[in-house]
Amino acid sequence: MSNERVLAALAGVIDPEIRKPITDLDMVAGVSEDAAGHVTVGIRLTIAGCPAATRIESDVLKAAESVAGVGNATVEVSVMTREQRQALTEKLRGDKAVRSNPFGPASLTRVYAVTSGKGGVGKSTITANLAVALAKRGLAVGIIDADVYGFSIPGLLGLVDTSEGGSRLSVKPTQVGDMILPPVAHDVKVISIGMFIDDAAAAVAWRGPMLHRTITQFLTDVYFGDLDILLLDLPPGTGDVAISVGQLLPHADVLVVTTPQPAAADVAERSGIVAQQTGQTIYGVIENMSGLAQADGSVLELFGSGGGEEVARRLSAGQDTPVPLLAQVPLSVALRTGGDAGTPVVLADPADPAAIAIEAVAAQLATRSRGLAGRSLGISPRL
Ligand SMILES: Nc1ncnc2c1ncn2[C@@H]1O[C@H](COP(=O)(O)OP(=O)(O)OP(=O)(O)O)[C@@H](O)[C@H]1O
Repeated sequence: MSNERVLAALAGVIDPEIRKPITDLDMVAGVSEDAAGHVTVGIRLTIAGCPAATRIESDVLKAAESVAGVGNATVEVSVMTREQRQALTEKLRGDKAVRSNPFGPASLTRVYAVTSGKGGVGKSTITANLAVALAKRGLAVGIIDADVYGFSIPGLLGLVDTSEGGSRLSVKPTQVGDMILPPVAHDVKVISIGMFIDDAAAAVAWRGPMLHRTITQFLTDVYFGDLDILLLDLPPGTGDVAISVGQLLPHADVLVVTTPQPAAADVAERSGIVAQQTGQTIYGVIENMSGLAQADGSVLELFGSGGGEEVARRLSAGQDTPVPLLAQVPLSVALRTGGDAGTPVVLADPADPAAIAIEAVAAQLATRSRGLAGRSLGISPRL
């Protein structure tokens, strides 16, 4: 009987959305072998029309047929019952209370909120590239795109329907019961306000309480699994989302993105100050759209110079630890085209100076651990 060997091989099949072996997710309904030695594997998908169905089916077939002596196998696909789905979501949530925020102060995940004063300074482009650069280093990374006015993360990571006649809208996340599975791009788990909007052109006119509920739901109902790093792409400025994130994730560190333009420093500083007021620490400033090296060796400073240094200097006054300027990411055609194509420059053209500058920030973030300060150790003294 090859059933046990087939089961062992199936343990190597990973659900592309949940990122765990299908054997741990109770997705294998059974393995049988008839008198002629033909093997049939039954699998249960989480939901009907699961977008990962074709991939799971072909990976299961490949795994089963890789077992010596199996030859051609058959895969029979069914869908979990409501009870099985419920059991799966409970298993995934583990011992954590249902619908609690897994990124609270006790969490081992490092949370970074990426903010900017003005729009269009490249905050989302930097967030997407940083996430991919961190994932390339083997870290488990997630992004919450909370930029309600410019949810561009799905496009920057290629999570759009680009098929002929496709809508160019964000792909939709799979929902298993009350659990939302974030789509994965370039090894990064992504959830975006854009994934819940049917008309890309629709103006997002949400007010504070609605935004707060959405961010809360992203934190509690999206299954990110164990993340090393969670990045939040906030809308520019000092609005409701920044305040909600400050309340929900007061231990988050903040990355402020600004351009070199000295005039932009004032607004960038204000967005940092809001973060500091909600108890968050500014981890550093990233200057984007810095000087572009020319063929003759000169540097074209389209947006001036000095803005990043200035914002870092001013924000340092508001906290105990000085705020460093982490990087100056130059203007870059490759950075822009990588974003347009959904393949971030750190993957598409890692030798580009903008990719190198972003990689340097990723290297710094990757080596920080959450530390134990302020966290409950889950033990109580014996009296
Ligand atoms: N260093 C750079 N060189 C060239 N183009 C860049 C650079 N950084 C960003 N861009 C381009 O600038 C535009 C704005 O970038 P992006 O959408 O990331 O900004 P943003 O700050 O997130 O904007 P918003 O918050 O208003 O949505 C994009 O077209 C992007 O490709």
